[in-house]
Amino acid sequence: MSDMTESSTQADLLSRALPYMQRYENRTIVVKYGGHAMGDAELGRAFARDVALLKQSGVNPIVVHGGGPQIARMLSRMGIESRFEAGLRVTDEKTVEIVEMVLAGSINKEIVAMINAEGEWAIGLCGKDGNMVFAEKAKKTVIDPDSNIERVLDLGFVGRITEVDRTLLDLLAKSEMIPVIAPVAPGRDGHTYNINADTFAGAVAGALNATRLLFLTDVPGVLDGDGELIKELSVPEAKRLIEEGVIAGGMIPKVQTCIEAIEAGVEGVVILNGKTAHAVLLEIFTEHGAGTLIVP
Ligand SMILES: Nc1ncnc2c1ncn2[C@@H]1O[C@H](COP(=O)(O)OP(=O)(O)O)[C@@H](O)[C@H]1O
Ligand SMILES: CC(=O)N[C@@H](CCC(=O)OP(=O)(O)O)C(=O)O
Repeated sequence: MSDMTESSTQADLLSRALPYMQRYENRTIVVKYGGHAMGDAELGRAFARDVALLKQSGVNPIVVHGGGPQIARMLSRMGIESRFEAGLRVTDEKTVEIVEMVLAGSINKEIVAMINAEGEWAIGLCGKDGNMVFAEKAKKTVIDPDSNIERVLDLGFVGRITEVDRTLLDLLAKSEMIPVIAPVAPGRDGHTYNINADTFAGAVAGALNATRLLFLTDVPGVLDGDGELIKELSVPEAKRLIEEGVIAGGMIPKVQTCIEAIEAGVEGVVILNGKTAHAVLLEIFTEHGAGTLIVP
């Protein structure tokens, strides 16, 4: 491409993106970067560039990340088995130590470094930093589909968020810093809790009245029984798909979080494919976003 053509293409792109940049100026966009969306270096750089570009465009991006597959790999290296109930990792004392090491340690710093390599100032945090998030032991029950009897699950140190203090995040929003947050939080009981990253992102987005909450995962969005993408999903439809088992595994906490985030006043929640390069920019700065938009 000649220099002339290239610069006119860029100008064209910029003029099309400009109204969206203005729409989101000073608005908070929480991006949940799932463990399954990570792993590819080139895609990681594209993600970091997108986050950097949001900040440079005057948006207030906040990254909340997961790391389920990375935790599983470390647990298996240590000879500890992973077990899930209702999409949540059963977390005993040894497991929560590894979870904190992997999430608030290696993964968090990797994402911070990727964003910094794009010329920005990312800062790695978890719920413990600045007394940002507090949790308590999650109390979960499931209904056995065969007997219809309710069963109480003991998930160990899996947390339910009880408080989000936005003081630190408000300070960072006024600064050059981009927060990158790992879903680990302390309890008032002195324990450390492992919180599903989707749930954590939803609670942060809710507390900040975020304009957008984006879930980057490894599938194009919520898929129907035939594996086709559902472009728009209402809250009652989503609840039905969970009951019918069409939405399963890790997609359950994701969709439940979308529902809660909408109920908490987040304007728009989208589940999209983090394995598509520049998924964030395409969603925010173009007319037709990809993925599944959850609506009331
Ligand atoms: N109806 C559905 N539509 C899309 N994905 C689904 C559905 N039901 C279950 N899933 C599973 O949920 C996974 C995404 O959740 P999860 O593994 O927790 O991702 P992440 O690590 O990105 O948070 C998908 O890879 C898919 O295997
Ligand atoms: C309680 C619980 O399940 N916590 C998750 C936290 C990480 C996470 O949610 O990572 P993804 O977003 O990559 O799935 C876990 O231990 O895997």
